[in-house]
Amino acid sequence: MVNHDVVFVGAPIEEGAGRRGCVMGPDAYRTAGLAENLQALGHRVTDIGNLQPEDAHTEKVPNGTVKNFHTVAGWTRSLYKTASELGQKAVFPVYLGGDHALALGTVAGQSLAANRLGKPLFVLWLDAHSDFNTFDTTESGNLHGTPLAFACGLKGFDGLLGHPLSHPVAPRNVEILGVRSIDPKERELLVDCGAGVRDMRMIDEMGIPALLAPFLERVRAANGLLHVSLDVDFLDPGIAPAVGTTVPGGATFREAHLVMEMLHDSGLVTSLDLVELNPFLDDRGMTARLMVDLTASLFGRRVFDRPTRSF
Ligand SMILES: NC(=[NH2+])NCCC[C@H](N)C(=O)O
Ligand SMILES: [Mn+2]
Ligand SMILES: [Mn+2]
Repeated sequence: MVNHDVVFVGAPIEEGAGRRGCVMGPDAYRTAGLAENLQALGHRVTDIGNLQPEDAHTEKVPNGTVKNFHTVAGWTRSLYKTASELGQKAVFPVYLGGDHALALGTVAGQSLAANRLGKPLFVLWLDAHSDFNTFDTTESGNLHGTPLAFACGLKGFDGLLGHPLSHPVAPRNVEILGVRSIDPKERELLVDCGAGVRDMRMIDEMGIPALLAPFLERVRAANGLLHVSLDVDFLDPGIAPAVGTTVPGGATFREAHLVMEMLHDSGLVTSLDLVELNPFLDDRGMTARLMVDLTASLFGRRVFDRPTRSF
């Protein structure tokens, strides 16, 4: 098994979400033993602590709907900078959220880093939502509903970074898995851009391996790097209640672990977001612990060794 140099980056942002509590996410992962679980698998873990948002208060607010623009822009800038630096080193960054707006910075930063390494970045978006709104299409104004559209280079994100996004992710390199809630205007944007959208019905009908294996093959064939963005609401609310945007009918315990196990066996994943954990809504830490166990599966925990790898 490959041993990684794992770097934890805490990003206690909660201003992208509609309700408070994600600020406690990074510490909940620490309390639930994320570092210890990865160390037990043979990895080295360095926790650099929590980042601070930069100051972006001089930017013009894009419109009256968007909420907490300056704070989110500040977080985007500091995460973008950190991700573009870490992405060029021989380390495996794990971004501890924080709401999903943290991916405004992490995905763009990892994409810039991948470009500097001469490789394309692929993104696996594990989420009940596609998070493909722009500042112009968002109905809620909550910016955690926008990061994937921003990462793909869609227009209408002026002022977020303070400069245009130089190395967006190619939408055909994006796979959204487990989705079951898409707003009308974001649906149009998604159809137009050609990102891969695999909804829960496809998981029901085909199962995880038939959906995920072809995507991993594409990443491998392109010699790409793979960023995984895991939103707690990808999981069924029955096993993961600690999230502000639950949608019924999510991934089961075994489906989620199988995704992580296949990702591990592929050896392709180079960075990870753990987002939307709201410990204020948890039931005795069960969601935090499940997220830790899923991350452990991604980093190689298995019940029994198999003689050959199948993906
Ligand atoms: N990361 C999330 N939980 N996103 C939920 C987004 C919900 C909705 N589509 C919105 O834009 O407001
Ligand atoms: Mn999300
Ligand atoms: Mn979501």
